[in-house]
Amino acid sequence: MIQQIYPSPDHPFSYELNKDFHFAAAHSIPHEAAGKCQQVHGHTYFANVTIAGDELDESGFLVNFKTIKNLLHDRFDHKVLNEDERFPSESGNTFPTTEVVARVMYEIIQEYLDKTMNKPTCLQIYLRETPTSYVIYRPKTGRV
Ligand SMILES: Nc1nc2c(c(=O)[nH]1)N=C([C@H](O)[C@H](O)COP(=O)(O)OP(=O)(O)OP(=O)(O)O)CN2
Ligand SMILES: [Zn+2]
Repeated sequence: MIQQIYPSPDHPFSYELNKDFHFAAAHSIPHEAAGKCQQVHGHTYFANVTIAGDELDESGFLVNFKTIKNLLHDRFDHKVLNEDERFPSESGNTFPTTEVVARVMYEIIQEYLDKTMNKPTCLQIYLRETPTSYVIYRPKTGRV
């Protein structure tokens, strides 16, 4: 069981939902600044997704916890991140660094939420890549 306190974003919504999950994935960072991380290697990533809103759907969910996990876990677990179309080796903005993986996770979730009836908002992705390294991605607040 994952039990951890995460930094919490300020927001005006009545409901806030958090989903924890983990996934194993391999990646390489194709830039000399990455040093040994230019070689393919693996991590067990720990993620926390924060979603908020004022309206529930017809089942009483802000969004189904399982849907959040499945959208990301099924896509990235036991995969080579560099082979995913979201991470082309074009520039630092698309290499599968922790920062970019966190942002892409946000994009995948928000694209789904935008199609739902109650349209909640993803406020934060917390992504831990190693025991000593993690990133928090928060979208600019124009959406809130
Ligand atoms: N800003 C970033 N820096 C680094 C990233 C990254 O995604 N964003 N990634 C890496 C490597 O992929 C590596 O897997 C993680 O690096 P690091 O935290 O240095 O891992 P270590 O276990 O070697 O760190 P310790 O300090 O020994 O715990 C590199 N940088
Ligand atoms: Zn790595």
